Amino acid sequence: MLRIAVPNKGSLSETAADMLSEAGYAGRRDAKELHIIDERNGVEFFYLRPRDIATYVGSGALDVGITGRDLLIDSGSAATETAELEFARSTFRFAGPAERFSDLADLEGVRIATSYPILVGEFLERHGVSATLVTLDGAVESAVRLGVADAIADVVETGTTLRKAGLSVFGPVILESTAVLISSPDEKPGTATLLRRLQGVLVARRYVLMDYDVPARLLVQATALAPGFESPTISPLHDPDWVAVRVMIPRDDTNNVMDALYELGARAILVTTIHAARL
Ligand SMILES: Nc1ncnc2c1ncn2[C@@H]1O[C@H](COP(=O)(O)OP(=O)(O)OP(=O)(O)O)[C@@H](O)[C@H]1O
Ligand SMILES: O=P(O)(O)OC[C@H]1O[C@H](OP(=O)(O)OP(=O)(O)O)[C@H](O)[C@@H]1O
Ligand SMILES: [Mg+2]
Repeated sequence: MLRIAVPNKGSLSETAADMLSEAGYAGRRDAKELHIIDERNGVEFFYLRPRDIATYVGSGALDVGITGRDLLIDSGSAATETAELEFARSTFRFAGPAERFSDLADLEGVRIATSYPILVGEFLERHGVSATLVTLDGAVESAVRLGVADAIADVVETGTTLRKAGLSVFGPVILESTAVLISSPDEKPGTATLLRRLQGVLVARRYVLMDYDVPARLLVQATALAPGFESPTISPLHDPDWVAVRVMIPRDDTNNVMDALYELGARAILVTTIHAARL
């Protein structure tokens, strides 16, 4: 049975559980459950702190897991990143009072608060900066105001938390992070199926199906507007001058493509969501 680690709390947990559910797996009924067996799919789920997931998977105690790339790197674990899961996107940045910090060199000899000491320590070492790291559990943005550090290194998404703390980002981007699927060093059978299912969920979220009718003489122009994933499906209609087209298009392009097809002469343009996919 494939043993899968899933975040039990924090900003990864809800979307991770939703993705697994959309991929056809069982989920836990209440937030206190730490382990469930999904007999039908031949997998076991362990609900763990996102920070610990790379440790379990890297040691081989569990086979695969969902966590953040930043947490994977900071764990120093032997687990490897198998796929990006396209949620919990964030950047990892240095921040401090704007009047004191403007580039990386300003960090020489100062105190930097972070919850990611390995990630930050390795970055500073690579860039030849020597600073003192102050390791905190969270809410590191308060560390400067409270005097335990001069600058911070933390997750930034909208920048709201930094702004409220009177801090500004500076220096290079330390890391672009996202939720990832990670695997133990010796890949277990069943990992490929899980990955294919999760990729199916990503496709179903990213694309929609578009059907339309178009005069056959405009088919080349129409399919140029929406070429589809591989190749559009073209079906004959009772009226020999018209054809029906079915094509996958990126969800974000839906209305622009509909407008362009309508202007070209396509009619009966219908859009449906994709429930599941294997490409
Ligand atoms: N505001 C955010 N936007 C996007 N991703 C975030 C945000 N905060 C944290 N993350 C990402 O979520 C992952 C999990 O972080 P973490 O375990 O700290 O969860 P959390 O949501 O911060 O929960 P908590 O701090 O309450 O334990 C990390 O990969 C991190 O990059
Ligand atoms: O740029 P923003 O959109 O403001 O998001 C970034 C903030 O979100 C996370 O905090 P979280 O709520 O997880 O608290 P924590 O610092 O205690 O982990 C992260 O640690 C930052 O503080
Ligand atoms: Mg947090």
